Amino acid sequence: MSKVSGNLFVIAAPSGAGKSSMIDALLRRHRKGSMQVSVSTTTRKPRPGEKDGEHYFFVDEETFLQQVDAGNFYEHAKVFDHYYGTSRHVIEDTLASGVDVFLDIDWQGARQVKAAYPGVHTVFILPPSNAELERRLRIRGQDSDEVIARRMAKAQHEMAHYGEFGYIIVNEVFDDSVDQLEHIVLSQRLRRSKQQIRYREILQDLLAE
Ligand SMILES: Nc1ncnc2c1ncn2[C@@H]1O[C@H](COP(=O)(O)OP(=O)(O)OP(=O)(O)O)[C@@H](O)[C@H]1O
Ligand SMILES: Nc1nc2c(ncn2[C@@H]2O[C@H](COP(=O)(O)O)[C@@H](O)[C@H]2O)c(=O)[nH]1
Repeated sequence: MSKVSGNLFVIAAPSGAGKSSMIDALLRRHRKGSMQVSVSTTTRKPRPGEKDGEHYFFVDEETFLQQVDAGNFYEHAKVFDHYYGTSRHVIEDTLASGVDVFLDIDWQGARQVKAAYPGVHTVFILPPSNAELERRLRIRGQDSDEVIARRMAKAQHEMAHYGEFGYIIVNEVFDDSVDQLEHIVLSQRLRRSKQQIRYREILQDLLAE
């Protein structure tokens, strides 16, 4: 029988709510390669310290649109005036190898993934308050005042989509939020393994007759 495929998780939030930090912390707890975050392609310029191929694949707009035409993206969207997209083959190959995959994407991308992959698990991360969201964008220290103002202005619109997600986590105390995310991921993994064992038992019975 074929290997159990990995679970796909979409993690969305307004910019600065803490989703990338939470995913990083969860991956550090599970270093054995059982879960992985998908590296998106973007036309945004790298922030200080961001590495091509590690945080994003940084490309120009022409290259991005060629990749759209070639059907290379599982989903793509324009967020804050830049294009972002999730590589199709990475998702398909990684899930097929039994590894859980996280997509750190916006609500538009989440909608596309839900339509293409109904088995996806979707999680929305909320900040405890607007003031704390702005504080986090500032302490991250990687965006100009203008960029922060635009991200805050867009946050309301992003948060209005929370009802489209299967799980909500309010990221107040960081470690508690990572615990909640871990619980969601591990319980879905257990569920899938149990399902697979049950299928095996049924098939063994059926084929033995
Ligand atoms: N629970 C928390 N308490 C305090 N600070 C936090 C918490 N969670 C995250 N942060 C901090 O908030 C800042 C923004 O977090 P992060 O970059 O993970 O946000 P994000 O949602 O991934 O944003 P973007 O969508 O722009 O990539 C970081 O400096 C991070 O360390
Ligand atoms: N639809 C997609 N959204 C994406 C993707 N990669 C990142 N994002 C979202 O963009 C904003 C801004 O990210 P930043 O790194 O510039 O701060 C954030 O909400 C990300 O989740 C993607 O491939 N598709």
